[in-house]
Amino acid sequence: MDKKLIITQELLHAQDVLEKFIKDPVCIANVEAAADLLANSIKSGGKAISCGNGGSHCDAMHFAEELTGRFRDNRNPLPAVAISDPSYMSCVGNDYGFDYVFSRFVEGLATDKDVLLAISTSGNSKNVIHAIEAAKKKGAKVIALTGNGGGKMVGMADVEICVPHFGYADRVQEVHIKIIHILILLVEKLVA
Ligand SMILES: O=C(CO)[C@@H](O)[C@H](O)[C@H](O)[C@H](O)COP(=O)(O)O
Ligand SMILES: [Zn+2]
Repeated sequence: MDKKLIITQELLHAQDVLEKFIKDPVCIANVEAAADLLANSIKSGGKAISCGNGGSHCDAMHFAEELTGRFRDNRNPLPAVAISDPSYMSCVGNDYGFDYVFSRFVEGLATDKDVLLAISTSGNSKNVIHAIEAAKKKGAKVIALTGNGGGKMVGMADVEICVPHFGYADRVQEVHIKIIHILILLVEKLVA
């Protein structure tokens, strides 16, 4: 096994996907629209709710943590919560099914001032799709962060940010985390 070759190929492929995103004006405009949606929600007394599975669950937590906690500089905490409490997730997963672990939380906590950040690299995770449906029912706005063409989530969200890559989830997630950091940076500036 040529480890150096694998390392270089992986980095070059990641760079390629990122470059595709940077060069697509629709992708850039959608990030801008998502930042506006989040900032307007927070300015009107709303909050961000984030969710996703696996690596995207970590991304959802990362997003909420840096809004409520700290990103680059000191500032007031911003209202955000990731759907991730293990006791709650195990209860809803056990009693109602894993397809409803995010939607039930949205039904319970979302208001029409809120924004749901729904993260799915495939766009096909049923629990994320149900969360979007629940958010729309509550009158909340939805930002979908996807890849692989957006999957079944196409057309469901107010703003869709779709990483132009068809393939493994990790490559999509590598761009997602960059978008998440940029959203936090823009929201900080917009609500200041
Ligand atoms: O992080 C990774 C792969 O990079 C995995 O844990 C991945 O997130 C999981 O397979 C998820 O269940 C995939 O769900 P989704 O992104 O398609 O909604
Ligand atoms: Zn971070």
